[in-house]
Amino acid sequence: MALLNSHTPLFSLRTPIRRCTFLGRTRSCLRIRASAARSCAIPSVAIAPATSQAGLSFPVLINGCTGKMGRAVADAAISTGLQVVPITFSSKEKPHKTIHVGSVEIQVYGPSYKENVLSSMYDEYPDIVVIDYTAPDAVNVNAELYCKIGVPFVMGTTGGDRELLYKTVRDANVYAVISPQMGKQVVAFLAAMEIMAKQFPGAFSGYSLGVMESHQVGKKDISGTAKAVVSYFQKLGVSYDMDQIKMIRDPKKQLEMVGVPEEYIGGHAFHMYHLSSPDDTVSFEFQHNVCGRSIYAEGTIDAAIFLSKKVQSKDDKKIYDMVDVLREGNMR
Ligand SMILES: NC(=O)C1=CN([C@@H]2O[C@H](COP(=O)(O)OP(=O)(O)OC[C@H]3O[C@@H](n4cnc5c(N)ncnc54)[C@H](OP(=O)(O)O)[C@@H]3O)[C@@H](O)[C@H]2O)C=CC1
Ligand SMILES: O=C(O)C1=N[C@H](C(=O)O)C[C@H](O)C1
Repeated sequence: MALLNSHTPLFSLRTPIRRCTFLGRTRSCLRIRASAARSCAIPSVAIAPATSQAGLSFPVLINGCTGKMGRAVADAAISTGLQVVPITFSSKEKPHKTIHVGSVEIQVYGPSYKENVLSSMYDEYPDIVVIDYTAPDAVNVNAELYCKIGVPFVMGTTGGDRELLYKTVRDANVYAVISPQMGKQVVAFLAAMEIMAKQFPGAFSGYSLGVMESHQVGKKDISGTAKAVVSYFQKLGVSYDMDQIKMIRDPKKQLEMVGVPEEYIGGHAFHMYHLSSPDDTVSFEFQHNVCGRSIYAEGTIDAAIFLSKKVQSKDDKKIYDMVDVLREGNMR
């Protein structure tokens, strides 16, 4: 397969992201390439069957269960043996609406019930962990509610006002894991970028950067992960604005140009970062391409387990991230 060279326009139809099948795999592909010299009703808790995580069975309340990630996390929680609280929140009032996850019937509550329902749940199940996979415009309001009630939570939802999010949670002094990226292998890549940025600030001064991210059509915001990676490139000396990130949401382009397998058009996260030296003689390319959602669902369950242990051991009430989760031995 031809490598990108300095004359190749970034992310044009002629520069498809190499599919994961390049490495003989079709899922969760992380590629890093460097090249030089022109190469390139408040029901009670439903207890799911206990499985592999022996001894770990605390209640989780998953917000956004009618959505794709919420659903994937609910499935993963059940197969891990966690107790799934049969309640979830929605942006709309949907009286009597329920959804089924395994044998659990989950009641969907609209915004006007959120506070009462959540505080009753917390009273009844003081060891509960909330998991949020809702929408960018719900991030701040939901975090404010979790903080008001004081319930530990995992915030997987991206977007919203991130500075305000962190301030709200810091001021409230609650247990939280916040991360725009729950896929542990991708988190390890982000951690490596952070180390590089700390150890070699300015190493890529003068380099130009192109960033492309492709997600399912319903994704509203710019990839939070791409923004995190860009923030490290900025520390490495690259001049780049977040609004330069090229978002691809058109399924036709995703199939033909990006190379997303057809069965994953409805659920994928392909990211590509291309760096070129000022004279175009050196280029670097980083990619992480995820098909499906299991990588995030598994990481989210690890984050919830991590948080539950922090609460039980009365560790510091603070904001943790996925690197903290990996450091405590969850890179399995
Ligand atoms: N951290 C990570 O690793 C990952 C993060 N994400 C992020 O997770 C979020 C959700 O993604 P995805 O599941 O694909 O999105 P979906 O659109 O499929 O689902 C969103 C869900 O949130 C609910 N929702 C929307 N607004 C509100 C609200 N105001 N209050 C309560 N519930 C609400 C929706 O229900 P209804 O329509 O009934 O209101 C729906 O169930 C996105 O921000 C995405 O970027 C995704 C993958 C991985
Ligand atoms: O919405 C998604 O799907 C994803 N969102 C996260 C992000 O914005 O970084 C993580 C991953 O890209 C999938």
